[in-house]
Amino acid sequence: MKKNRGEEEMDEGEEELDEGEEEQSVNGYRRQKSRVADFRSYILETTAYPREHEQLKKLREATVHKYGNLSEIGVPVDEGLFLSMLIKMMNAKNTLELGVFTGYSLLTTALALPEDGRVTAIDIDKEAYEMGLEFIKNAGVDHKINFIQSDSLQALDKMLSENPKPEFDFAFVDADKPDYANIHERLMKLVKVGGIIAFDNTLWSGFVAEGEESMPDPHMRVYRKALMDLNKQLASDPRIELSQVSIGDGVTLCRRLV
Ligand SMILES: C[S@@+](CC[C@H](N)C(=O)[O-])C[C@H]1O[C@@H](n2cnc3c(N)ncnc32)[C@H](O)[C@@H]1O
Repeated sequence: MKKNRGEEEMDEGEEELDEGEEEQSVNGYRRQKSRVADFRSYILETTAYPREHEQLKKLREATVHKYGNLSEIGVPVDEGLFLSMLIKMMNAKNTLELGVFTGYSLLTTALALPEDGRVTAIDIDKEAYEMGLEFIKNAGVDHKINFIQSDSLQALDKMLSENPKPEFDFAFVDADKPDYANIHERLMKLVKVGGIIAFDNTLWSGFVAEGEESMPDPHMRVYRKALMDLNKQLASDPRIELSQVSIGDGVTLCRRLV
């Protein structure tokens, strides 16, 4: 009998479920999913929204107004607070962001950096960034941002050819998911030893832990596969210390060791 999480083979020691048990397990799984949604809402309402910077809130609302459901691709408020604390704890000064959209994570980063800090932000599209720029300027942190309109890999290759020395303390990767594995190799040269590369969306709404059939859209299946391959690749990479954090859509932190 097939398992809910879509594994074809049963692990040693697992028992087959009969029909009644399977139904119970499916219901249990749905309950589990709705509990996850409940506790995510709890975290947002109780801890995250009250601590959100005024301009981040305005940027988030303007993004929803302009982009509707697409606005959900921006990092959620609790993840923004997490990234902000991480950047401050590291005393990061020079950071990189791949995948800007309207700039929620970018404004978060710029606010967290010290006055003389700098974030290089790369996105293939400029229009969404320009929408968010008003809020970045209102927050008084636009001078910390160097925006480059480019494909991520092309921009990283250009940086490596111009100055192959590691220069970044922190990199946040939230652009095209199938490029993540190649981006990782470039960032292992551009982020300093001891610095952190953070990959966003590594849980892909939980679909990385489910069967492929749970994802009807072929495009989304390609993304799911790319993220599953990345997760395995990172887990076996001895050059990094690794922690996959279940916040937002999953953030994997890689600390460069060598
Ligand atoms: C998930 S959104 C980024 C969300 C953003 N971090 C935030 O908090 O609002 C992904 C962004 O990656 C950009 N993107 C997609 N493919 C790209 C590529 N190959 N190179 C650079 N940017 C890319 C898209 O234009 C989009 O703005």
